[in-house]
Amino acid sequence: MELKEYPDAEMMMMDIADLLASELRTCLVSHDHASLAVPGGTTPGPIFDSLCATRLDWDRVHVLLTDERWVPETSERSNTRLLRQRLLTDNAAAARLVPLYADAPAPEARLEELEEALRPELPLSVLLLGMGADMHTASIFPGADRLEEALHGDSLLVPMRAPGAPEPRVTLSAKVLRGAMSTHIVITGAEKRAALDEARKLPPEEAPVAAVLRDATVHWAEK
Ligand SMILES: O=C1O[C@H](COP(=O)(O)O)[C@@H](O)[C@H](O)[C@H]1O
Repeated sequence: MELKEYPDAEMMMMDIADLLASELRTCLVSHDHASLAVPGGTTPGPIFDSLCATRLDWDRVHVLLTDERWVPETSERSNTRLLRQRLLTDNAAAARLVPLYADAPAPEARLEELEEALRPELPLSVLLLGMGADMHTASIFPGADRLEEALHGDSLLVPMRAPGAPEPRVTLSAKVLRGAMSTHIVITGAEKRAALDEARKLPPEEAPVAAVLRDATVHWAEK
């Protein structure tokens, strides 16, 4: 794992956006398309604000989430909603969205078709992950009902229910995350920094982010 510490979060978010854009450009030199997986939640919005304005062959970029909360896009909790509002806009409006949600009461009902849409995007060209203070990444939560499958199984996409998650989720599995050509994790604040330091000493069953740390660059700013 490489740890990059930044003097402030604003600078960090712009640097990460530049880095992701540069990795996508490099990938597009030798591939007809590049896949970019990004987190939802409260942290990545400023990265999306910068990245969407970048000049890039966005029509050859396929964007997907690392995980989704099983709620429609009308919900403030929808990660897809965040993507549409802050990443798939401006220059990046030309990118293709690979969905992780489809209308149904529970993820199991649509899992197969979502997995089929995901398969051609693998291995992920560029992966950006977030992390919760409870050391979950994507929606691989400690104490989740299908943690074992998400960490050690062969599935690409895993439905998840967890004490720390108010709604059902779908998440890319650790197998998919670990297969990415390039992995970045973005975290802010002292609490998440302490969680990261703790995760480095724990097994993924207790600290799911540990499953992806080895090959990741972690970007951290206090505030
Ligand atoms: O629920 C989620 O949580 C993590 C961390 O979110 P944050 O709000 O603490 O930045 C996020 O990476 C994940 O995509 C999201 O669904």
